[in-house]
Amino acid sequence: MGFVVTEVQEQVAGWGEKWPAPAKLNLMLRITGRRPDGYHLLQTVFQIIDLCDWITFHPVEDGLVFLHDPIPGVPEQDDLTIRAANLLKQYTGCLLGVCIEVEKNLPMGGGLGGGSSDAATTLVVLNKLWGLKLPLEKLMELGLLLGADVPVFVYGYTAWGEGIGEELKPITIPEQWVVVIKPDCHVNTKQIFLAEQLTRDSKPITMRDFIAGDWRNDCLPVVSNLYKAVGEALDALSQYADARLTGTGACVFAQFNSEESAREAFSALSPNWSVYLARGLNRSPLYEKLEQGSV
Ligand SMILES: C[C@](O)(CO)[C@H](O)COP(=O)(O)OP(=O)(O)OC[C@H]1O[C@@H](n2ccc(N)nc2=O)[C@H](O)[C@@H]1O
Ligand SMILES: Nc1ncnc2c1ncn2[C@@H]1O[C@H](COP(=O)(O)OP(=O)(O)OP(=O)(O)O)[C@@H](O)[C@H]1O
Repeated sequence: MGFVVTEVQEQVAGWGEKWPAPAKLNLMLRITGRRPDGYHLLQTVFQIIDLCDWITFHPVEDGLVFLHDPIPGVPEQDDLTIRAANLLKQYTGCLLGVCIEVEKNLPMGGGLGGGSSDAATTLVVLNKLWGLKLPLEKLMELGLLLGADVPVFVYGYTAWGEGIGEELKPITIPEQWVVVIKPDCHVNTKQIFLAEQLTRDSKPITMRDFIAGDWRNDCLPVVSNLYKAVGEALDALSQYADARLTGTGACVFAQFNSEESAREAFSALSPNWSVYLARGLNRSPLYEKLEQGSV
């Protein structure tokens, strides 16, 4: 295998460092139509949160792209980090390689966008490490080929999203504490978008409507009907604050005004649920690290 890392290579800034791939929450999600190719047009608020996977890029001495440890159940060539690295090579003709090590903390099939964020961090960081100099817009365009949730993570701001999630406007909203429950089920995004009963004709709303509390997620009725655990998690979290579904689930979340009240709910729910305590962020920690200037 090509995993021959010299100490000198690891010392070059950025290689061998841990790069964050943060999760997102959809603070609201309305489906307003459908494109001829079947993809749904939506309105959403993507809020980046400080729960992260961590990705390390190791230099290799040939042009191979491979994982340090494949994720159980995900074939290596389907892993979104590998697909992102190969897409960059294909688009630019770059002959360099990389060994990608992912510390996976974000649940899969949770609606937190973990795989998409892993892909985005790979695009953004390898663009630097391989010296490709692609502009942000091109990276977002390449990201969209990998999934509708990838562009927002490349963009790096909490954002109002339209189109299929790729038309983004940065927004600044309170960086509230959040408690997230991951019910014991994996929701298949495609299955939800294919459901006959899914609402597909919601009237578009404005940012003002959202701020006034229009937080509906059009996927919720279909998801809670198919996955009983999601409804149970919503009931459990609703004892502490208004609980919502992120994306197509399975995760549900609630926002809190203080760390203390969030911790209280987190502690009370922990014995019975898989729970995360997190904080909303207006800027992605990936860019906070990049802007510190190590690469
Ligand atoms: C539900 C959200 O997470 C909200 O942020 C996203 O819209 C889903 O983004 P994603 O997981 O990156 O989705 P993709 O991997 O692009 O698509 C998975 C499947 O969901 C469906 N899909 C996805 C996004 C979208 N706007 N319309 C769709 O109909 C497509 O059938 C696709 O086959
Ligand atoms: N690096 C990766 N991390 C997680 N999942 C991956 C990765 N690469 C490929 N996948 C595949 O993508 C699927 C969706 O994973 P992901 O963690 O993005 O779910 P999600 O949070 O529900 O996504 P979304 O909110 O974008 O619908 C997984 O079930 C897995 O098969």
